[in-house]
Amino acid sequence: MPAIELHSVTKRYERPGLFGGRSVTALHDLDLTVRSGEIFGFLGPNGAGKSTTIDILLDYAAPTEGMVRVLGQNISSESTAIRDRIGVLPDGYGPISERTGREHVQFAIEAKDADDDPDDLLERVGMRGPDAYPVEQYSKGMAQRLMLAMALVGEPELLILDEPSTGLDPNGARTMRRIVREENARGATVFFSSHIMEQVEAVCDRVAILDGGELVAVDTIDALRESVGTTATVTVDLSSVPTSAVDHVRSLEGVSGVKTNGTTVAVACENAAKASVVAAFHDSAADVLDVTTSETSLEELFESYTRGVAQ
Ligand SMILES: Nc1ncnc2c1ncn2[C@@H]1O[C@H](COP(=O)(O)OP(=O)(O)OP(=O)(O)O)[C@@H](O)[C@H]1O
Repeated sequence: MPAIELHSVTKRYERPGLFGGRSVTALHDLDLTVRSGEIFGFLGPNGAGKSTTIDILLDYAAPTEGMVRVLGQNISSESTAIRDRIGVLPDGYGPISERTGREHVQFAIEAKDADDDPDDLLERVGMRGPDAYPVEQYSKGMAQRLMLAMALVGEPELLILDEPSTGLDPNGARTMRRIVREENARGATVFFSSHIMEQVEAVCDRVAILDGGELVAVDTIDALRESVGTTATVTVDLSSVPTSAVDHVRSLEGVSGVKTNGTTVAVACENAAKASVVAAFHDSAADVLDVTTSETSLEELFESYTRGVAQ
């Protein structure tokens, strides 16, 4: 049973206007399956439709058309039962109250009828100590850690994390990644929306890239690298940059882009072309001072799949 299934989901928002409203299509005929047990990254530029998708998964918004199943159940008719089986870290909602963090976690435990120890959950997210004062005095990162602790209540089968790194310092981001892996090892499916590509690259088995309300890619990061055709960047530091060598490299088979910055040349190419790129610079009039190679980052893949503009 897939953890999440969206079939032909379209979402239109009606925007009222002075001279008649206009409708905005936030999601267009979306088909998406997240398998049980995977860590799935959900990416897209601003306005791509990520929050709309998450709102639909949680039944906070109804699709205009299409079918949505979460943990095998129909979200619109079974939303209460499903919510007990999932943990949600929402984007943009922090805890606001005079209660302490521990009281918040205790409340979440009671609401789910779970038997977690609130102190264990707070300790897992690195929140020892600051519990004596109300959450309205928390920093952004502390509030985010608390929301994560609340999402973990009841060992959920599915964790939906919307921009989980918001406000977290590097230690907090590392803790979050560790928890994602631990939860996944326990058997939970993790659906992870983020703009921070390093986070996604570090933990996700597969990613989907949404752009303008449509899916433009769904695959493992390695498979996306293959399909974009650019699998490496070769960076060469030279004593000078001979134009003829750069032109020659640009014309080599498997080279998709050459960028020069001072005396450093970065060449985007297929793995098979790396050796001929390096050889071409060694054969040139310049001295090769240093050579480094790296795989195409998720950020570069994201750039090649999306239009880079907010919708
Ligand atoms: N309540 C709403 N009423 C009208 N239009 C909306 C509403 N919510 C979202 N939209 C529009 O739907 C589109 C998708 O927005 P959504 O918030 O889902 O994108 P997103 O991918 O989450 O963006 P971001 O990364 O900026 O959070 C945008 O064009 C947005 O303006």
